[in-house]
Amino acid sequence: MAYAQLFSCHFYCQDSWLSSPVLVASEVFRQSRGSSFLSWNSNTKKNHRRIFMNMQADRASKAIHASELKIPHVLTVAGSDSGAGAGIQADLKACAARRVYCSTVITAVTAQNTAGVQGVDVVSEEFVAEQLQSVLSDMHVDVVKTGMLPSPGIVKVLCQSLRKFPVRALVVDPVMVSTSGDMLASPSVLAGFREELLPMADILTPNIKEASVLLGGVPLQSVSDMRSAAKLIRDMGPRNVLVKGGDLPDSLDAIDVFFDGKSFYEMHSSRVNTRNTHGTGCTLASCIAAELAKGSSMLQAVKVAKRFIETALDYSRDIVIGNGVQGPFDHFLALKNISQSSIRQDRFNSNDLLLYAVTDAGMNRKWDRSIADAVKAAIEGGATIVQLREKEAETGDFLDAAKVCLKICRSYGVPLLINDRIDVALACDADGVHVGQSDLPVSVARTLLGPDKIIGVSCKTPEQAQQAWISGADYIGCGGVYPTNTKENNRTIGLDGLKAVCLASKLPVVAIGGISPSNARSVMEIGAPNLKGVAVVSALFDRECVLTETRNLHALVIEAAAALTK
Ligand SMILES: Nc1ncnc2c1ncn2[C@@H]1O[C@H](COP(=O)(O)OP(=O)(O)O)[C@@H](O)[C@H]1O
Ligand SMILES: Cc1ncc(COP(=O)(O)O)c(N)n1
Ligand SMILES: [Mg+2]
Repeated sequence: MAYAQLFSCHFYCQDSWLSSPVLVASEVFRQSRGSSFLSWNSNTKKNHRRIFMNMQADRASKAIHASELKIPHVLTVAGSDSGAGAGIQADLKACAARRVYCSTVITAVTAQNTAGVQGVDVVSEEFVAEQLQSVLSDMHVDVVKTGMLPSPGIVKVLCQSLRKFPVRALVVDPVMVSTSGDMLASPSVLAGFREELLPMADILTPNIKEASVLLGGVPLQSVSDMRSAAKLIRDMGPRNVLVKGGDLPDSLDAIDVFFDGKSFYEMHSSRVNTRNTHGTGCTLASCIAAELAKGSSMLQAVKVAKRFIETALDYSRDIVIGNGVQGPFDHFLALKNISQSSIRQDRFNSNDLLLYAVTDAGMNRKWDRSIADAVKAAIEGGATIVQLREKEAETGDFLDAAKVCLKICRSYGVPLLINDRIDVALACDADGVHVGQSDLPVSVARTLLGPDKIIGVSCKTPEQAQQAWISGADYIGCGGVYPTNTKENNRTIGLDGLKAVCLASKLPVVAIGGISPSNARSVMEIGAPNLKGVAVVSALFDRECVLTETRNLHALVIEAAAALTK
């Protein structure tokens, strides 16, 4: 089980020799040479040889394919935390965030929240053994990570299972007392730890309290104490030791000490000022396990895990879950903005296309107004969706403008889309993007942005409209309906072109190009039910008063839309 053996044993563990593409190729080569030697002058034998080689090649290609499809797999053996900050729930989230599959053997069920642990129900050792057997006899597990092991019997059955089903690495987080001070393991597990589990571990990750307990109660108060502890604990058998300093008093940085038997490494990260540190220990150990499962070296795995914790804590520093002293954090870096963006009930409501304001930096400069003032005035005048279009801006300036506009749009519950720049949309968490036919394809935008963001695409033809639907767009911007000077060399398709696109489209459509109060009614009246509104640049922004212009156009399109539904 020594971690140093990991790479040498990698090719023949559990999956038979076929799991290695290298071995498969060389084996096919060896066997085919052997068979050619036996049958060089016989036609029948030549045919047999060909069939045999084809079979081997087929087998080899299937094996290569299977090994490509193999997903790194961590099994966590730990307790459930009903508040989902620590334990099994943290392990699942950490592995998912690190893109590793995680199976679970539950050793205890805790009634737990941000105030502490209210109750513990220990699972019987027989049933822990049954879970271990179910997972390990069926699935290929790369790395086992342990957390709460509440009874000596559970430690024993775990060690038995690990001997029966050896894995590439074992990460032991010796959970004993929760940060809230509640006991999570009986002191009698210590003997089992020392005698059986620790000598099997590739890494042990005690916090300073746990390191102190393992050493019979000596207090740890400094980084130098952590170093001494790491050395003494390594003598108990684990190949590597990481003494975690999250709770080290008076330290500005969050410092962990790693010892591999030869060298010490001090892992520093900034100490994030937050109450949301519940589950950091479980997450750190799971991340280490996940990186090992992907094939990282131990030191690299620890570094990646430490950086992951720092990033997640920093992102989550202000989120509020629960009323207690220690909250959970967000492994997916996704929760912080939810309360704001949930102003919009649905991801995309096609009625939002009714009056679609597209900004233009040049026009704002000409009329000496800021982008913030322009967007605010358009929304107050009735714009139902805003697209930020900054063709000339530097990336940093574009992002700054997007952040300002997003704040305004969110405060009114109006979606903000970014023209073309998916990176900018991602960086500011805008509601979506609008792309042209020569920008990144819609399918790529969808992959990058995920299912929850709005994607619009410009289309001039029925074929493009069909493709937009297939690729996962939410709406189509169709034009130029009339000649316009906001876009060079833009072919005008007229009302007939607009109608053809609407008829061919399964998606809602917004018309664009030279639309103003003088022609908006004719556009809305083409008689296509999926034409949901008009998109406008100059008629709103190349005017002295954006508010007035938007109000007028809004009144007009509302009237036209109402007339159509009669
Ligand atoms: N406030 C913090 N800022 C940055 N890192 C932290 C913070 N608190 C804990 N950590 C890190 O989280 C990991 C878990 O540490 P610790 O809290 O000591 O363990 P446990 O959760 O097992 O008590 C360590 O890498 C530690 O340095
Ligand atoms: C089920 C379970 N496992 C582990 C911990 C330790 O986590 P922490 O040290 O962050 O309280 C916990 N509180 N609950
Ligand atoms: Mg902690």
